[in-house]
Amino acid sequence: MPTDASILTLKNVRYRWSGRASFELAVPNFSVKSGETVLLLGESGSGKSTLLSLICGTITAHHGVVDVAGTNISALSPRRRDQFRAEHIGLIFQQFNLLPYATVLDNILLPLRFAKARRERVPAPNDTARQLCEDLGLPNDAMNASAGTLSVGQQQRVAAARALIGDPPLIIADEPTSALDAATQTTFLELLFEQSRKHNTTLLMVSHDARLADQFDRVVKMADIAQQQREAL
Ligand SMILES: Nc1ncnc2c1ncn2[C@@H]1O[C@H](COP(=O)(O)OP(=O)(O)OP(=O)(O)O)[C@@H](O)[C@H]1O
Repeated sequence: MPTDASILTLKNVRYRWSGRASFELAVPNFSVKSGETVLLLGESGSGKSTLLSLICGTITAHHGVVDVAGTNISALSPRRRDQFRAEHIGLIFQQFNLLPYATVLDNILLPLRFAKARRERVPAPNDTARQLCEDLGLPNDAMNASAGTLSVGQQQRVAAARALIGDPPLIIADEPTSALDAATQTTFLELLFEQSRKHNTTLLMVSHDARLADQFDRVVKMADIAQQQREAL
């Protein structure tokens, strides 16, 4: 259930990629309420992944404020930013980023290694991981399998369990369903929503696919929140 409090606020943010053709993204004002599910739609090259990287703190704004759970992450040192991300943000990527030779269990527990407060919210990590697997429809014997031996749809569920463990307040998902067929996409999203609600997590998901819109509390178009500028150097 969305509340009035914002979990994420961007104000007067500007970021420029330099290179052969420079690209500048400006986001004057964008916020997401705690508990909201938001779909961010935009064309290829409109800066969606750049925006998510700013929110995750893997890149830092050249101007403005990126506030996540009450902290301006642009002002943190690189080390504190990495730690902050591990504590507060669950990440699901298009390519899942699982460790293929590690077991499903180890993949799910990975974020807890780098995040003390998140780890303390999970007193029985193996049981919690097992419960998440069950809730996400993974077979019982999957826990000890190497992640790389699972199907694409199953790997995506492992990535979701890894993002959800320890109840981070914000889940960021970058095109998480693009590698799945339509039926698996729908099931995956239903499970992700169900789990986000159960854990009271905010979900910000990026996609090209406007057909997903009905399933979210709010749909935001990149063109409505951001200006892009491209210059050939
Ligand atoms: N690592 C990088 N180095 C230099 N420029 C980059 C980098 N990543 C992105 N850009 C620039 O930012 C622009 C926007 O890229 P971004 O990946 O944010 O868009 P997107 O909306 O997520 O696209 P897509 O839907 O195709 O993934 C690119 O066209 C490119 O010019």
